[in-house]
Amino acid sequence: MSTQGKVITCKAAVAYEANRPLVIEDVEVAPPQAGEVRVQILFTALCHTDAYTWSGKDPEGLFPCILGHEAAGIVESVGEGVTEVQPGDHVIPCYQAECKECKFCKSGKTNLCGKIRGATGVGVMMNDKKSRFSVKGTPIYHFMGTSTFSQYTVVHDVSVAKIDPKAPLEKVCLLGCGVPTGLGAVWNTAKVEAGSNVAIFGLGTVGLAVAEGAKAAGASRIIGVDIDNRKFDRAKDFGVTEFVNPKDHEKPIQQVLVDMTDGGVDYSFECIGNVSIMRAALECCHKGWGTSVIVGVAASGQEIATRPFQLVTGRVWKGTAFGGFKSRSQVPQLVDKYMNKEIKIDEYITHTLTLEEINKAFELLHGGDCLRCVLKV
Ligand SMILES: NC(=O)C1=CN([C@@H]2O[C@H](COP(=O)(O)OP(=O)(O)OC[C@H]3O[C@@H](n4cnc5c(N)ncnc54)[C@H](OP(=O)(O)O)[C@@H]3O)[C@@H](O)[C@H]2O)C=CC1
Ligand SMILES: N[C@@H](CCC(=O)N[C@@H](CSC=O)C(=O)NCC(=O)O)C(=O)O
Ligand SMILES: [Zn+2]
Ligand SMILES: [Zn+2]
Repeated sequence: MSTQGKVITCKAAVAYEANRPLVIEDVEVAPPQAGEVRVQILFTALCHTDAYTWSGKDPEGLFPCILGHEAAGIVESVGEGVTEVQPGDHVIPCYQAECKECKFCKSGKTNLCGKIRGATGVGVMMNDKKSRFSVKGTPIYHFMGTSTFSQYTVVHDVSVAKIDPKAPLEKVCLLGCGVPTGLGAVWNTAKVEAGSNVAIFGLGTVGLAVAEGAKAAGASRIIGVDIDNRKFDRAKDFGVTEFVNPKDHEKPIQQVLVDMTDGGVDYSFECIGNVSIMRAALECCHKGWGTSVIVGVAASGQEIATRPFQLVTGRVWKGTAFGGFKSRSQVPQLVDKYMNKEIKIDEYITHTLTLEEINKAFELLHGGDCLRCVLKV
């Protein structure tokens, strides 16, 4: 029996309060309105940004909400006026939208899209500024315009990328966030050239994807910086050529890197979300041209600092969101790259669990062993 136009009751993990275990609930998911798409989520992974918002440190964090933004699924139904996807299409929800019409999308200078960002930042849909989720009549906020910790979700049509139906959804769900972010930070934001020296702070999924991207770009030295020595063995498989643990040194880590590289690295990437490390990442860059890219997300109230002299003398500070990739146009291309074995995905998946086990998955995220945990929804 078709569910089109009807409310669907399904399981979802609801975050009622910061830091309180998520609750698996029967959630009512309203049909998609004009310009919206209802998606059956089959697989979702956890990213550290989910943990960040759950921790209560995200200024845009709203509760109760349904978290999750790294997923893959199948379109169940579409609202009026939706032309680019139809029921049965395999899709990846994209927290970074791409409308192709707003001034951001048309600028050619950024992947940020302005069309629906105002609504996704306050946990609702653009049409009526309301949520499509409820539990016993109580609205539950959306998160990042995706809310993938649910068997069904509703997203804006500008936030959904149609992909090759042959692609394994249990793998390509990772192309919703962490892997593209790291690859794109190198290829789109920094534009690392062959022969460059690169430093990566934080060897989680995002940092390792930076390493993979830097290796593909032909970087000659890829220096991984992490506080856990056990990270190096795994990092070598992603392209890291040298490892530095700040705890093994008395000097500040930026000085250690400057000494190792004849004046500093050409490119550095902060993949942790720690503002002191962001400073170190800038200051380990070479005078005159070194570029540092902030990838990590820092908590509300945190600010970055350095001596302006660092910039006066030619270092460049940048940031990246979703690695600069234009989501609807380029996520399908990344899926094709995976299918052609040009980029890794499987190697980032260290754990697989079910949606019911989501609290265990969040615990795993805080142990050094877990890169991505994929949940069967
Ligand atoms: N800009 C964007 O578009 C995106 C940003 N992000 C952000 O990127 C960051 C990384 O995400 P993800 O890879 O999932 O997170 P992870 O937590 O898996 O990676 C961070 C790594 O840094 C290590 N680390 C922690 N403190 C230090 C330190 N002081 N020095 C060196 N290493 C340290 C962690 O070790 P341990 O595990 O032992 O703590 C971990 O290995 C997060 O802030 C996330 O929110 C994510 C996706 C997109
Ligand atoms: N609400 C957060 C925003 C944190 C943030 O910067 N998010 C990244 C994606 S992180 C994915 O895992 C991003 O793309 N930002 C651009 C955007 O428009 O949100 C906060 O305020 O800290
Ligand atoms: Zn993420
Ligand atoms: Zn746009």
